[in-house]
Amino acid sequence: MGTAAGPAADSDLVRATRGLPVSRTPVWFMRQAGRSLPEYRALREGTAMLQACQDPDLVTEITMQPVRRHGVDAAILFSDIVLPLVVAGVDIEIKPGVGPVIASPIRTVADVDALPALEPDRLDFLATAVRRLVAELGATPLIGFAGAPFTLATYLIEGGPSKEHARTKAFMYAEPAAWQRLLERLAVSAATFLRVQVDAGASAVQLFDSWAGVLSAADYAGRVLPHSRAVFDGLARPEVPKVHFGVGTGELLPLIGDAGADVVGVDWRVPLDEAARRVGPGYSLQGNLDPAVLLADRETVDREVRRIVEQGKAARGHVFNLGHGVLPDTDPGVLTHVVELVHELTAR
Ligand SMILES: Cc1c2[nH]c(c1CCC(=O)O)Cc1[nH]c(c(CCC(=O)O)c1C)Cc1[nH]c(c(CCC(=O)O)c1C)Cc1[nH]c(c(C)c1CCC(=O)O)C2
Repeated sequence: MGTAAGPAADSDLVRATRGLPVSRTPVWFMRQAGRSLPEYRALREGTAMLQACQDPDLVTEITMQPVRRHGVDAAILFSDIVLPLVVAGVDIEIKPGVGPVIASPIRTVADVDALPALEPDRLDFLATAVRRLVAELGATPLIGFAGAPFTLATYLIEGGPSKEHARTKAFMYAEPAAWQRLLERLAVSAATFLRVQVDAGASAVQLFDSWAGVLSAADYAGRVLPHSRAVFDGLARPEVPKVHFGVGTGELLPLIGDAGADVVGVDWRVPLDEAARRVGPGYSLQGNLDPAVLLADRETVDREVRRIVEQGKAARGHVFNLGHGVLPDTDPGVLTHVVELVHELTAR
Protein backbone atom coordinates (compact mmCIF):
# COMPACT_ATOMS: atom_id res chain seq x y z
CA MET A 1 0.00 0.00 0.00
CA GLY A 2 2.21 2.74 -1.27
CA THR A 3 -0.09 5.69 -0.68
CA ALA A 4 1.51 8.47 1.32
CA ALA A 5 5.03 7.34 0.41
CA GLY A 6 7.04 8.23 -2.70
CA PRO A 7 8.22 11.51 -4.20
CA ALA A 8 4.70 12.61 -5.23
CA ALA A 9 3.57 12.70 -1.58
CA ASP A 10 5.30 16.05 -1.07
CA SER A 11 4.22 17.54 -4.42
CA ASP A 12 2.62 20.98 -4.71
CA LEU A 13 -0.67 19.29 -5.57
CA VAL A 14 -0.76 17.23 -2.38
CA ARG A 15 0.44 20.20 -0.32
CA ALA A 16 -2.25 22.49 -1.75
CA THR A 17 -4.95 19.95 -0.89
CA ARG A 18 -3.86 20.26 2.75
CA GLY A 19 -3.42 24.03 2.74
CA LEU A 20 0.37 23.76 3.16
CA PRO A 21 2.77 26.24 1.49
CA VAL A 22 3.53 25.45 -2.18
CA SER A 23 6.36 26.47 -4.54
CA ARG A 24 3.63 27.60 -7.00
CA THR A 25 -0.07 26.96 -7.46
CA PRO A 26 -0.54 23.46 -8.92
CA VAL A 27 -2.56 23.15 -12.16
CA TRP A 28 -4.31 20.27 -13.87
CA PHE A 29 -7.38 20.09 -16.10
CA MET A 30 -10.40 17.84 -15.89
CA ARG A 31 -10.47 15.89 -19.20
CA GLN A 32 -6.87 16.88 -19.89
CA ALA A 33 -6.55 13.49 -21.58
CA GLY A 34 -8.93 13.34 -24.50
CA ARG A 35 -10.06 14.71 -27.79
CA SER A 36 -8.33 18.09 -27.56
CA LEU A 37 -5.05 16.18 -28.16
CA PRO A 38 -4.22 14.90 -31.68
CA GLU A 39 -1.96 12.26 -30.13
CA TYR A 40 -4.98 11.00 -28.15
CA ARG A 41 -7.18 10.81 -31.24
CA ALA A 42 -4.44 8.86 -33.06
CA LEU A 43 -4.01 6.38 -30.23
CA ARG A 44 -7.75 5.83 -29.72
CA GLU A 45 -8.38 5.13 -33.41
CA GLY A 46 -10.15 1.77 -33.77
CA THR A 47 -10.59 1.14 -30.03
CA ALA A 48 -13.89 1.73 -28.23
CA MET A 49 -13.69 4.05 -25.19
CA LEU A 50 -14.57 1.36 -22.64
CA GLN A 51 -12.12 -1.11 -24.21
CA ALA A 52 -9.35 1.49 -24.05
CA CYS A 53 -10.06 2.04 -20.34
CA GLN A 54 -9.36 -1.65 -19.62
CA ASP A 55 -6.06 -1.85 -21.51
CA PRO A 56 -3.16 -0.97 -19.17
CA ASP A 57 -0.86 0.01 -22.07
CA LEU A 58 -3.40 2.44 -23.53
CA VAL A 59 -4.40 3.78 -20.10
CA THR A 60 -0.77 4.48 -19.24
CA GLU A 61 0.06 6.16 -22.53
CA ILE A 62 -3.13 8.27 -22.71
CA THR A 63 -2.76 9.38 -19.08
CA MET A 64 0.85 10.45 -19.74
CA GLN A 65 0.12 12.46 -22.91
CA PRO A 66 -1.10 15.70 -21.28
CA VAL A 67 1.58 15.49 -18.57
CA ARG A 68 4.32 15.44 -21.21
CA ARG A 69 2.70 18.06 -23.40
CA HIS A 70 1.45 20.62 -20.88
CA GLY A 71 3.68 20.12 -17.85
CA VAL A 72 0.62 19.91 -15.59
CA ASP A 73 1.17 19.25 -11.87
CA ALA A 74 -0.90 16.07 -11.78
CA ALA A 75 -1.99 13.22 -14.00
CA ILE A 76 -5.57 11.97 -13.85
CA LEU A 77 -6.13 8.32 -14.58
CA PHE A 78 -7.65 7.75 -18.00
CA SER A 79 -10.86 5.90 -17.23
CA ASP A 80 -14.55 6.70 -16.94
CA ILE A 81 -17.08 6.97 -14.14
CA VAL A 82 -19.15 4.11 -15.62
CA LEU A 83 -16.20 1.69 -15.68
CA PRO A 84 -16.99 0.00 -12.31
CA LEU A 85 -20.48 -0.76 -13.67
CA VAL A 86 -19.04 -2.13 -16.91
CA VAL A 87 -16.58 -4.36 -15.04
CA ALA A 88 -19.43 -5.60 -12.83
CA GLY A 89 -21.27 -6.69 -15.99
CA VAL A 90 -23.76 -3.88 -16.72
CA ASP A 91 -24.35 -3.49 -20.49
CA ILE A 92 -23.09 0.06 -21.21
CA GLU A 93 -21.67 1.72 -24.27
CA ILE A 94 -20.10 5.17 -24.52
CA LYS A 95 -21.45 6.74 -27.70
CA PRO A 96 -19.06 9.36 -29.12
CA GLY A 97 -20.51 12.85 -28.78
CA VAL A 98 -23.33 11.53 -26.56
CA GLY A 99 -21.97 9.79 -23.48
CA PRO A 100 -22.78 6.59 -21.59
CA VAL A 101 -25.85 4.68 -22.83
CA ILE A 102 -27.32 1.83 -20.74
CA ALA A 103 -28.97 -1.12 -22.56
CA SER A 104 -31.48 -1.86 -19.75
CA PRO A 105 -32.06 1.17 -17.53
CA ILE A 106 -33.16 0.77 -13.92
CA ARG A 107 -36.91 1.44 -13.76
CA THR A 108 -38.20 -0.83 -10.98
CA VAL A 109 -37.28 -1.94 -7.47
CA ALA A 110 -36.45 -5.39 -8.92
CA ASP A 111 -33.97 -3.76 -11.33
CA VAL A 112 -32.13 -2.27 -8.34
CA ASP A 113 -31.82 -5.67 -6.70
CA ALA A 114 -30.58 -7.21 -9.95
CA LEU A 115 -27.66 -4.77 -10.25
CA PRO A 116 -24.47 -6.90 -10.21
CA ALA A 117 -21.83 -6.22 -7.55
CA LEU A 118 -18.26 -5.21 -8.45
CA GLU A 119 -15.76 -7.99 -7.65
CA PRO A 120 -12.41 -6.41 -6.70
CA ASP A 121 -10.47 -9.26 -8.33
CA ARG A 122 -11.71 -8.06 -11.72
CA LEU A 123 -9.73 -4.85 -11.30
CA ASP A 124 -6.23 -6.26 -11.87
CA PHE A 125 -5.95 -4.25 -15.11
CA LEU A 126 -6.56 -1.08 -13.07
CA ALA A 127 -3.94 -1.87 -10.43
CA THR A 128 -1.46 -2.72 -13.21
CA ALA A 129 -2.09 0.56 -15.03
CA VAL A 130 -1.79 2.62 -11.83
CA ARG A 131 1.46 0.93 -10.77
CA ARG A 132 3.02 1.56 -14.18
CA LEU A 133 1.87 5.15 -14.16
CA VAL A 134 3.19 5.86 -10.68
CA ALA A 135 6.59 4.48 -11.71
CA GLU A 136 6.63 6.57 -14.87
CA LEU A 137 5.33 9.76 -13.23
CA GLY A 138 7.99 9.94 -10.51
CA ALA A 139 7.42 13.16 -8.56
CA THR A 140 4.19 14.02 -10.43
CA PRO A 141 1.16 12.79 -8.49
CA LEU A 142 -1.53 10.59 -10.04
CA ILE A 143 -5.14 11.44 -9.19
CA GLY A 144 -7.47 8.46 -9.06
CA PHE A 145 -11.21 8.95 -9.37
CA ALA A 146 -14.68 7.48 -9.23
CA GLY A 147 -18.19 8.63 -10.05
CA ALA A 148 -20.35 9.48 -7.04
CA PRO A 149 -23.45 7.34 -6.36
CA PHE A 150 -25.93 10.05 -7.43
CA THR A 151 -24.31 10.81 -10.79
CA LEU A 152 -23.99 7.09 -11.59
CA ALA A 153 -27.63 6.58 -10.59
CA THR A 154 -28.68 9.27 -13.10
CA TYR A 155 -27.10 7.30 -15.96
CA LEU A 156 -28.53 3.97 -14.73
CA ILE A 157 -32.06 5.33 -14.33
CA GLU A 158 -32.25 7.72 -17.30
CA GLY A 159 -30.51 5.18 -19.55
CA GLY A 160 -28.16 7.87 -20.84
CA PRO A 161 -27.30 11.55 -20.56
CA SER A 162 -30.16 13.83 -19.49
CA LYS A 163 -30.75 17.50 -18.71
CA GLU A 164 -33.64 17.41 -16.25
CA HIS A 165 -32.90 14.07 -14.58
CA ALA A 166 -36.66 13.82 -14.07
CA ARG A 167 -36.84 10.00 -14.02
CA THR A 168 -34.04 9.93 -11.47
CA LYS A 169 -35.78 12.38 -9.17
CA ALA A 170 -39.14 10.64 -9.62
CA PHE A 171 -37.54 7.32 -8.57
CA MET A 172 -35.83 9.02 -5.62
CA TYR A 173 -39.17 10.40 -4.35
CA ALA A 174 -41.39 7.42 -5.21
CA GLU A 175 -39.11 4.57 -4.07
CA PRO A 176 -37.05 5.89 -1.16
CA ALA A 177 -36.07 2.46 0.15
CA ALA A 178 -34.92 1.19 -3.27
CA TRP A 179 -33.18 4.53 -3.89
CA GLN A 180 -31.24 4.09 -0.68
CA ARG A 181 -30.27 0.50 -1.61
CA LEU A 182 -29.17 1.62 -5.08
CA LEU A 183 -26.97 4.43 -3.75
CA GLU A 184 -25.55 2.18 -1.04
CA ARG A 185 -24.49 -0.36 -3.66
CA LEU A 186 -22.99 2.31 -5.89
CA ALA A 187 -21.08 3.70 -2.91
CA VAL A 188 -19.57 0.29 -2.19
CA SER A 189 -18.39 -0.15 -5.79
CA ALA A 190 -17.02 3.42 -5.97
CA ALA A 191 -15.07 2.86 -2.74
CA THR A 192 -13.67 -0.41 -4.11
CA PHE A 193 -12.68 1.28 -7.37
CA LEU A 194 -10.90 4.07 -5.46
CA ARG A 195 -9.18 1.71 -3.02
CA VAL A 196 -7.59 -0.29 -5.83
CA GLN A 197 -6.18 2.94 -7.29
CA VAL A 198 -4.90 4.23 -3.95
CA ASP A 199 -3.37 0.90 -2.96
CA ALA A 200 -1.55 0.80 -6.31
CA GLY A 201 -0.05 4.24 -5.58
CA ALA A 202 -2.45 7.04 -6.57
CA SER A 203 -1.57 10.18 -4.55
CA ALA A 204 -5.07 11.70 -4.33
CA VAL A 205 -8.64 10.89 -5.40
CA GLN A 206 -11.49 12.87 -6.86
CA LEU A 207 -15.15 11.95 -6.51
CA PHE A 208 -17.13 13.25 -9.49
CA ASP A 209 -20.73 14.08 -8.58
CA SER A 210 -21.11 15.98 -11.81
CA TRP A 211 -24.90 16.29 -11.81
CA ALA A 212 -25.56 16.83 -8.06
CA GLY A 213 -26.31 20.49 -8.83
CA VAL A 214 -29.78 19.54 -10.11
CA LEU A 215 -30.88 18.85 -6.52
CA SER A 216 -32.12 21.19 -3.79
CA ALA A 217 -29.86 21.49 -0.77
CA ALA A 218 -32.43 19.63 1.35
CA ASP A 219 -32.68 16.65 -1.02
CA TYR A 220 -28.92 16.62 -1.52
CA ALA A 221 -28.32 16.63 2.26
CA GLY A 222 -30.95 13.98 3.02
CA ARG A 223 -30.86 11.62 0.08
CA VAL A 224 -27.42 11.89 -1.57
CA LEU A 225 -24.70 13.30 0.69
CA PRO A 226 -24.72 10.32 3.12
CA HIS A 227 -23.87 8.02 0.20
CA SER A 228 -21.01 10.20 -1.03
CA ARG A 229 -19.72 10.23 2.54
CA ALA A 230 -19.96 6.42 2.49
CA VAL A 231 -17.61 6.36 -0.51
CA PHE A 232 -14.91 8.32 1.32
CA ASP A 233 -15.49 6.36 4.55
CA GLY A 234 -15.46 3.07 2.63
CA LEU A 235 -12.16 3.98 0.98
CA ALA A 236 -10.74 3.90 4.51
CA ARG A 237 -7.54 5.74 3.60
CA PRO A 238 -7.79 8.88 5.77
CA GLU A 239 -4.33 10.11 4.75
CA VAL A 240 -5.20 10.33 1.05
CA PRO A 241 -6.29 13.81 -0.18
CA LYS A 242 -9.88 13.81 -1.40
CA VAL A 243 -11.43 16.19 -3.93
CA HIS A 244 -15.22 16.40 -4.23
CA PHE A 245 -16.59 17.99 -7.41
CA GLY A 246 -19.92 18.76 -9.04
CA VAL A 247 -21.29 21.21 -11.61
CA GLY A 248 -23.83 23.89 -10.66
CA THR A 249 -23.31 23.24 -6.95
CA GLY A 250 -23.31 26.89 -5.80
CA GLU A 251 -26.19 26.25 -3.38
CA LEU A 252 -24.61 22.98 -2.22
CA LEU A 253 -21.09 24.25 -1.55
CA PRO A 254 -21.53 24.39 2.25
CA LEU A 255 -22.50 20.68 2.14
CA ILE A 256 -20.05 19.30 -0.45
CA GLY A 257 -17.06 19.39 1.90
CA ASP A 258 -19.11 17.67 4.60
CA ALA A 259 -18.88 14.38 2.75
CA GLY A 260 -15.30 14.07 3.99
CA ALA A 261 -13.40 16.01 1.34
CA ASP A 262 -10.20 18.03 1.75
CA VAL A 263 -10.83 19.98 -1.44
CA VAL A 264 -14.09 21.26 -2.90
CA GLY A 265 -14.23 21.52 -6.70
CA VAL A 266 -16.04 24.64 -7.91
CA ASP A 267 -17.45 25.38 -11.37
CA TRP A 268 -17.25 28.85 -12.96
CA ARG A 269 -20.59 30.11 -11.60
CA VAL A 270 -19.30 31.06 -8.16
CA PRO A 271 -16.06 33.07 -7.80
CA LEU A 272 -13.48 31.34 -5.59
CA ASP A 273 -13.48 34.05 -2.90
CA GLU A 274 -17.25 33.63 -2.50
CA ALA A 275 -16.86 29.82 -2.70
CA ALA A 276 -14.28 29.99 0.12
CA ARG A 277 -16.88 31.77 2.29
CA ARG A 278 -19.52 29.18 1.46
CA VAL A 279 -17.39 26.09 2.16
CA GLY A 280 -15.81 27.48 5.34
CA PRO A 281 -12.22 27.43 6.55
CA GLY A 282 -11.40 23.71 6.65
CA TYR A 283 -11.13 23.13 2.89
CA SER A 284 -8.95 23.90 -0.11
CA LEU A 285 -10.62 24.81 -3.40
CA GLN A 286 -10.15 23.49 -6.92
CA GLY A 287 -11.19 25.42 -10.04
CA ASN A 288 -12.64 27.35 -11.69
CA LEU A 289 -11.90 28.68 -15.19
CA ASP A 290 -14.90 28.38 -17.53
CA PRO A 291 -13.77 25.84 -20.20
CA ALA A 292 -15.45 28.04 -22.83
CA VAL A 293 -13.01 30.87 -22.03
CA LEU A 294 -10.25 28.73 -23.58
CA LEU A 295 -12.02 29.19 -26.93
CA ALA A 296 -11.78 33.01 -26.62
CA ASP A 297 -8.90 35.39 -27.43
CA ARG A 298 -5.62 35.30 -25.49
CA GLU A 299 -6.32 38.55 -23.59
CA THR A 300 -9.56 37.17 -22.21
CA VAL A 301 -7.85 33.93 -21.22
CA ASP A 302 -5.08 35.81 -19.41
CA ARG A 303 -7.48 38.17 -17.66
CA GLU A 304 -9.62 35.28 -16.41
CA VAL A 305 -6.61 33.25 -15.27
CA ARG A 306 -5.31 36.27 -13.30
CA ARG A 307 -8.71 36.86 -11.69
CA ILE A 308 -8.98 33.22 -10.59
CA VAL A 309 -5.44 33.16 -9.20
CA GLU A 310 -6.30 36.29 -7.15
CA GLN A 311 -9.66 35.01 -5.92
CA GLY A 312 -8.10 31.62 -5.13
CA LYS A 313 -5.97 33.31 -2.46
CA ALA A 314 -9.09 33.48 -0.28
CA ALA A 315 -8.98 29.70 0.13
CA ARG A 316 -6.79 27.65 2.51
CA GLY A 317 -5.16 26.14 -0.59
CA HIS A 318 -5.86 26.42 -4.33
CA VAL A 319 -5.56 23.81 -7.06
CA PHE A 320 -6.03 25.61 -10.39
CA ASN A 321 -8.37 23.76 -12.75
CA LEU A 322 -11.28 24.36 -15.07
CA GLY A 323 -14.83 24.57 -13.78
CA HIS A 324 -15.62 21.44 -15.85
CA GLY A 325 -13.86 19.31 -18.47
CA VAL A 326 -11.76 20.52 -21.42
CA LEU A 327 -14.01 20.98 -24.47
CA PRO A 328 -12.93 18.83 -27.45
CA ASP A 329 -12.40 21.92 -29.71
CA THR A 330 -9.87 23.48 -27.34
CA ASP A 331 -6.49 24.40 -28.84
CA PRO A 332 -4.01 22.40 -26.75
CA GLY A 333 -1.53 25.27 -27.05
CA VAL A 334 -3.86 27.40 -24.92
CA LEU A 335 -3.84 24.76 -22.19
CA THR A 336 -0.03 24.73 -22.14
CA HIS A 337 -0.10 28.54 -21.96
CA VAL A 338 -2.48 28.49 -18.97
CA VAL A 339 -0.15 26.12 -17.08
CA GLU A 340 2.81 28.44 -17.75
CA LEU A 341 0.86 31.56 -16.78
CA VAL A 342 -0.42 30.13 -13.49
CA HIS A 343 3.09 28.99 -12.60
CA GLU A 344 4.56 32.37 -13.50
CA LEU A 345 1.93 34.31 -11.52
CA THR A 346 2.28 32.20 -8.40
CA ALA A 347 6.02 31.33 -8.21
CA ARG A 348 7.14 31.97 -4.63
C1 LIG B 1 -20.11 12.59 -16.38
C2 LIG B 1 -18.80 11.87 -16.59
C3 LIG B 1 -18.53 10.84 -17.53
N1 LIG B 1 -17.20 10.48 -17.39
C4 LIG B 1 -16.61 11.25 -16.43
C5 LIG B 1 -17.60 12.09 -15.89
C6 LIG B 1 -17.37 13.03 -14.74
C7 LIG B 1 -16.68 14.25 -15.20
C8 LIG B 1 -17.58 15.21 -15.91
O1 LIG B 1 -18.49 15.72 -15.27
O2 LIG B 1 -17.29 15.46 -17.10
C9 LIG B 1 -15.24 11.17 -15.91
C10 LIG B 1 -14.13 11.02 -16.86
N2 LIG B 1 -14.16 10.55 -18.14
C11 LIG B 1 -12.90 10.56 -18.65
C12 LIG B 1 -12.01 10.98 -17.64
C13 LIG B 1 -10.51 10.89 -17.86
C14 LIG B 1 -9.56 11.67 -17.22
C15 LIG B 1 -9.46 13.13 -17.59
O3 LIG B 1 -10.16 13.95 -16.98
O4 LIG B 1 -8.57 13.46 -18.41
C16 LIG B 1 -12.77 11.30 -16.53
C17 LIG B 1 -12.30 11.83 -15.19
C18 LIG B 1 -12.49 10.17 -20.00
C19 LIG B 1 -13.48 10.27 -21.09
N3 LIG B 1 -14.79 9.88 -21.05
C20 LIG B 1 -15.35 10.07 -22.29
C21 LIG B 1 -14.36 10.59 -23.16
C22 LIG B 1 -14.57 10.89 -24.64
C23 LIG B 1 -14.64 9.61 -25.39
C24 LIG B 1 -13.78 9.58 -26.61
O5 LIG B 1 -12.68 10.16 -26.62
O6 LIG B 1 -14.20 8.91 -27.56
C25 LIG B 1 -13.17 10.69 -22.42
C26 LIG B 1 -11.82 11.13 -22.89
C27 LIG B 1 -16.73 9.74 -22.65
C28 LIG B 1 -17.76 10.25 -21.71
N4 LIG B 1 -18.03 9.72 -20.48
C29 LIG B 1 -19.01 10.47 -19.87
C30 LIG B 1 -19.36 11.51 -20.77
C31 LIG B 1 -20.42 12.56 -20.50
C32 LIG B 1 -18.57 11.37 -21.92
C33 LIG B 1 -18.50 12.29 -23.12
C34 LIG B 1 -19.16 11.76 -24.35
C35 LIG B 1 -18.70 12.53 -25.57
O7 LIG B 1 -18.81 13.78 -25.57
O8 LIG B 1 -18.20 11.89 -26.50
C36 LIG B 1 -19.48 10.23 -18.50
